[in-house]
Amino acid sequence: MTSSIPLALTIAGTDPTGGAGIQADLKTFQEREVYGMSVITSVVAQNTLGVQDVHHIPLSFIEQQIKSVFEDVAPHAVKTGMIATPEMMDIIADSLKRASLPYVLDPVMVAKSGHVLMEASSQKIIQNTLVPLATIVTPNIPEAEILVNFKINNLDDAQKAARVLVEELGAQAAVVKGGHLRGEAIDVLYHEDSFYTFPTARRNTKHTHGTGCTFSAVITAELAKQRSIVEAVSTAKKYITDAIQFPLNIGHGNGPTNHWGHRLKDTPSKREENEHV
Ligand SMILES: Nc1ncnc2c1ncn2[C@@H]1O[C@H](COP(=O)(O)OP(=O)(O)OP(=O)(O)O)[C@@H](O)[C@H]1O
Ligand SMILES: Cc1ncc(COP(=O)(O)O)c(N)n1
Repeated sequence: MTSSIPLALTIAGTDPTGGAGIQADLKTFQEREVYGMSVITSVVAQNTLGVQDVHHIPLSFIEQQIKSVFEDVAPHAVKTGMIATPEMMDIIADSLKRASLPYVLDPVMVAKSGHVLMEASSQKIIQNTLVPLATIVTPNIPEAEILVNFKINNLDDAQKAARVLVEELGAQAAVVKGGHLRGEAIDVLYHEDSFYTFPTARRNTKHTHGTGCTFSAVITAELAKQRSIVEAVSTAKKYITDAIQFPLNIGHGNGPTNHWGHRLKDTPSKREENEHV
């Protein structure tokens, strides 16, 4: 049965403290009023201080989870986050080819804490198997540098990288996120021969754990609602800016963003409280 409710699926790793990975994706889907579903690739013991351990789910079990979802509740859009090994990439690519639906690829490679979440041997595989299937690929600067094989030092380089991801590596669209550059936090989208830039003031905060997961989850939710790519990225940028703007101050390290931040921006007392942080 096809549902009129927008349905989104995330295929990714976990964060038991709820700031990144599957947990961030599901919170984001809910806030965007999209029914969220999840397939787990790796269970990650992590918190705001870093990654303590990782347990990969066996391949056949990842495959079975995907099958269980698609046999019953076919999503309208899917995203992938942490996919640690080339073998996982292959089976996920096969499932995506069969499903043929909007696909958001967040090429998660290294956690902000520095822990490697994707084996080095997967980096070439992701380029050849998953990037060409992506409706949109959403790398941060270090991930984009690995995918396009040149350094990104400024906005021009980020634009060049976004274009290479589309024209040479085969994604339909690419947004290179500017969280790791200096100055304003500017994201660069390349889609259908045009560039779009999404700037915001950079907020001086350590609470940015899971920003990339949250950003790509919004894009997925909006594509599930059949919004255009440009609209989806624009909504994602506004949502993540609000999520960073109203920090929760949770944990002893780099804390999570506030997934209900967008609901607080119209609350004057909350806005003032956070204006000078
Ligand atoms: N300090 C900041 N102030 C404002 N916006 C930010 C800041 N840091 C990141 N962003 C925005 O958050 C989004 C995610 O960007 P970022 O480059 O941090 O992704 P990421 O490194 O993949 O995130 P993560 O690995 O934590 O999931 C982008 O829209 C970026 O512009
Ligand atoms: C399961 C999973 N997926 C993605 C990230 C990246 O988020 P961050 O770079 O903020 O640590 C993470 N830490 N864990």
